[in-house]
Amino acid sequence: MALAHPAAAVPQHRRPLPLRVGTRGSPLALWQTRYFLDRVTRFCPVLRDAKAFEEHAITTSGDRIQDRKLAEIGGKGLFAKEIHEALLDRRVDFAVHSLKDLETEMPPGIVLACTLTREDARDCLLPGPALPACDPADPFAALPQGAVIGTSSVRRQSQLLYRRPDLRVTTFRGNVQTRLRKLAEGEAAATLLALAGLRRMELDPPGSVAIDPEIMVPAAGQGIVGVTVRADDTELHELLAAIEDPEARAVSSAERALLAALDGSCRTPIGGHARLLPNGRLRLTGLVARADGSFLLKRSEEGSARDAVRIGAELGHALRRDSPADLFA
Ligand SMILES: NCc1[nH]cc(CCC(=O)O)c1CC(=O)O
Repeated sequence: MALAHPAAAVPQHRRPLPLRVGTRGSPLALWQTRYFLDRVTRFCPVLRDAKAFEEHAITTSGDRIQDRKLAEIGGKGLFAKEIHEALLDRRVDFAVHSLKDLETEMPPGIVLACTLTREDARDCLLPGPALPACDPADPFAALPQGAVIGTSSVRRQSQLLYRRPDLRVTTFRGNVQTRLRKLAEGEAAATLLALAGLRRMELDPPGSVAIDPEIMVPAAGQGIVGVTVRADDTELHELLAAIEDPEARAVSSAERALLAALDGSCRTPIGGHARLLPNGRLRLTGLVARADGSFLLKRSEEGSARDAVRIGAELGHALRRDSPADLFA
């Protein structure tokens, strides 16, 4: 790994406590916030006091609307809007996000100050109680002809239907626990979830398998926790630099640059997954598809990890150029 960790000096801390941290209120979001606080207190001993932080759970539009696909209601910005507002109104000092739910362009005055170490980026196939366990070598083989799969992600849906056009898809929303309950109650034969969320919730549903990222390209930023602050808040910037993971920054920069260059309507299934190779290089796979699986374009690009943004932008533009224009209308 060629990228050096920037945490040379332990940052000082000067401002009044507690620092207020904004988060969504779901069990996964709260877990991620505690994970972040654990990291930050290790690097900044002054903040180790239990009263140094105050959690502010914020309900977002994305949390309120539960019955429709994200793509129909306006996409990922919906999980962050109210949290950005709280930051800009100075009701919180920083905010913790699942990076994949964070739009690529931050609103004016807000910056993505820190990306934490990535959890496994892969998606996972979870069979319901009526199905046999999935085979890691051929995860979709366990799904009977015509089976109904629960997901609200056009990205997962398109890649599944591309390989198995016989399957049908039903909208599955809600937090991880809600979706597992729907699966247990037989609302679908199987579902797809991010492995990162399951791991963090210490869930290991029977028969579930992680899917090779070349078969099911994950979402840009999947498995990474990102922290935003006000752009002018140099003190918190400095503090967060100490817990930044340069590897997570490199891969997510490539993935998010890809996403930004594609600039799909949020209805366009887009995947992006980068990894670092041993020699300081970065390999990015990008995907564009039609939600019904009738079109799928996947391509990879490799280059120096220092050029992560350029690699992402170039691959994004190439995928866009070679896809049907109506996908980006
Ligand atoms: N859109 C919901 C969401 N946002 C982040 C995660 C999982 C954790 C992560 O990707 O970091 C999930 C659940 C899922 O997609 O299964």
